[in-house]
Amino acid sequence: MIASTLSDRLNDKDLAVDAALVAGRWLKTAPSGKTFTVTNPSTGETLADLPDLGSKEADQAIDAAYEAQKDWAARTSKERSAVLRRLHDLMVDNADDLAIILTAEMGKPLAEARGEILYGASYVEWFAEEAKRVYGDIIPGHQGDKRVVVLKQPVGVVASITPWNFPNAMMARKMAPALAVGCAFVAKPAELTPLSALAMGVLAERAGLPRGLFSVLTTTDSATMGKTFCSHDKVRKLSFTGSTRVGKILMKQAAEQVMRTSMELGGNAPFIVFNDADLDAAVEGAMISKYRNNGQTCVCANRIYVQSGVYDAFAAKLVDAVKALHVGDGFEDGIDAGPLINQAAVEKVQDHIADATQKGATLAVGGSPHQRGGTYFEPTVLTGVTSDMAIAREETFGPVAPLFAFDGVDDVIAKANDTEFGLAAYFYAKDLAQVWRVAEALEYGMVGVNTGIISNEMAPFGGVKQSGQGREGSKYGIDDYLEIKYVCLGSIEA
Ligand SMILES: NC(=O)c1ccc[n+]([C@@H]2O[C@H](COP(=O)([O-])OP(=O)(O)OC[C@H]3O[C@@H](n4cnc5c(N)ncnc54)[C@H](O)[C@@H]3O)[C@@H](O)[C@H]2O)c1
Ligand SMILES: O=C[C@H](O)CS(=O)(=O)O
Repeated sequence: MIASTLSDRLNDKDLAVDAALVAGRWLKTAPSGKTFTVTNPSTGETLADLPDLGSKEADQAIDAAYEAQKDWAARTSKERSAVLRRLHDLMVDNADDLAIILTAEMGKPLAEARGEILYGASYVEWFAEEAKRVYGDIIPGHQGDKRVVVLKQPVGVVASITPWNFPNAMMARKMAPALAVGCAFVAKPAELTPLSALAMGVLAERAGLPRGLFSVLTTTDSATMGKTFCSHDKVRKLSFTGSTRVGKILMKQAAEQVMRTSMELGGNAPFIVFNDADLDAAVEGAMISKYRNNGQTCVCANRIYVQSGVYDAFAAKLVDAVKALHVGDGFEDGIDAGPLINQAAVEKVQDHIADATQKGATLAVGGSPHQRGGTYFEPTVLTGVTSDMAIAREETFGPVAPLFAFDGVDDVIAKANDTEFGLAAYFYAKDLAQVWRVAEALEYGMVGVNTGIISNEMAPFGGVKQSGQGREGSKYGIDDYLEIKYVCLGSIEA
């Protein structure tokens, strides 16, 4: 079932699917008969009832992927590139409908949802191009009759598990490089937001992807699906985006058969404002870094450090900007922030605020559930925050900006690095020598300097420490889906 409140909004109603894509077939009913509902976080209404699949369906999808991958890998890179290019064009042509589906199931404002669709499509376009540039090597032989050849070949069947906060882009930036090099792709989207992935299944068929090469498995039993992926001898790689907690579980499971993994995990981004920063630019950067997707973003500013010379001025400017944010249903015009994904997210935000204020922080603006009710929450700024507070160590994943004061550069670098996470970091400064020193000293996979938004398909996205392994996007991202084979040719007599 697809609710009419969703389907009536769509130009192409076939993009909202109440079936899973399993081994080239659309499965409306799980063999177990089990179903689960997808709800709109803005209204609580049911959007769809989907089949709640298990390990048997995962096995079917993997077996089909294994067979389809052989022919797919045998196609030329130009042929694979053409299919990906068609998928990109279909995503762009249907961006409005894909955005509606995304806003309905995840809650982000429609403009942000459309931006995510185009962002996801940019990875498909990028790897449609990169598909044709997977080069090997010819290495001078170590002996007169030897020739050393390096081939790059697709890793094989890729299993993917992705989160709810960017339900299109997080899957797109995995499936694009995987398909580009000749892999098969078996996806398990978040149970909270599976409709966006299913819509991609519809477009993939229209683009000409071979049957069985791409499956989308819907389930509430992610643990079983993950174990099935990690233990299946035809799965060669697991690509995961989500929390560090779950990433660790999956890495342990994948280790059983030494399966390759890519891990895009949690973050705790520092956002540092130095005395010489352009304060208006810093406020603009803090706003987009912190409140994009209502703070439900892995790379959002989680700790804002402001040097003492500009602390009060920055805090005042930030509070004014936060007060101007409009909170509401993602389908309404002029909305900057939708609801949080669920009540658990609201409770985590409240816990962080309560802990901080009990330990001495001051509530400068916001701090309570929004008057709209449900899972809406007031955009919040805390001042006087210190490193002993939970908000300094844990990923808030909500619209709370905690401001820490600092004096010396070495002090703030030490504080910024004092976390097990290492995904993104940001700072605003003008002195060039200091910019280089701080950028080199921050222990993060990505550093934004005088900008609060760094994500794009041409750059290597990924983290260090417990924020993950591997990179997505850029010329580096394709390596995660390739195996290097060395061929030594002998007896080549002069
Ligand atoms: N580094 C990145 O690129 C990136 C991007 C987006 C989100 N994230 C992180 O994801 C988290 C928020 O997303 P979330 O709440 O969906 O994370 P999550 O880890 O709870 O869930 C992510 C996915 O894993 C599945 N899952 C849950 N338990 C599992 C298990 N035991 N075995 C297999 N799969 C399991 C979920 O169903 C979902 O599909 C945050 O920590 C955020 O920082 C990171
Ligand atoms: O949540 C983390 C995603 O990677 C978001 S984005 O890539 O920065 O848009």
